[in-house]
Amino acid sequence: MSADMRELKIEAARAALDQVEDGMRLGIGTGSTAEEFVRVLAERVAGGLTVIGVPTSERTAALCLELGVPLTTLDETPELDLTIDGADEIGPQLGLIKGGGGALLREKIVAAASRRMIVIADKSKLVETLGRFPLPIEVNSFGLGATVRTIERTARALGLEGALKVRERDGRPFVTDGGHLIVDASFGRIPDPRALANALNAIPGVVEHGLFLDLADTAFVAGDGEVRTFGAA
Ligand SMILES: O=C(CO)[C@H](O)[C@H](O)COP(=O)(O)O
Repeated sequence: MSADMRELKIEAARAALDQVEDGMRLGIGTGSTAEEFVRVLAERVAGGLTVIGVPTSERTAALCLELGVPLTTLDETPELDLTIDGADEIGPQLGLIKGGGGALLREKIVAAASRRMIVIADKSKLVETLGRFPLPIEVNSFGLGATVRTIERTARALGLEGALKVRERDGRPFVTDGGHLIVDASFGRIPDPRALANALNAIPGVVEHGLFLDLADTAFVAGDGEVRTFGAA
């Protein structure tokens, strides 16, 4: 990642940090932008800010522990004040594609348990129509072949064509923190994300998908020397 790109992520992370208040229960996202948030948050915690966080992945948990950000779980703390997370795409009405880092299931559970969700990103994540980024779909490994066929059929019925690929890492299937697989769906354009989300939710082998609709309240998007606010300020 270029130094400029990293700087944009830090700017967006700082804008989100301004929304964090003493005593808050936070959901803490996954990915390179969310990690910049963890770093700026950790500095504030070292300076005396009291917060507690629920990490959305083992990777985020490890970074929080390393940097001294106190953690809890959704079992101990089932209601959160604010989640801060990155995104792969930010579309109209703050509809998102997430899951590029493979953490979409925990990310969605944590976001849904939060009163407010803030998305942080650099401007490359803004799109007019979701779908250029392959949609991550988390599936149970049991019946993988049948589930992929059903996803394909379901997508085609909605007019969506494109390759479905089981995600790999180092030549092996990528396994999520929850022990599932990810199918990346290269639809190119998803003109009706809600119809697709509903259809995917109805497929038994689909555990969750990366369409985050009606979850994000605010996005802080850095670029061109400013951080723009989308949604509720
Ligand atoms: O959804 C995610 C992880 O599952 C990330 O938020 C998304 O992939 C963005 O990552 P980055 O900030 O590294 O671009």
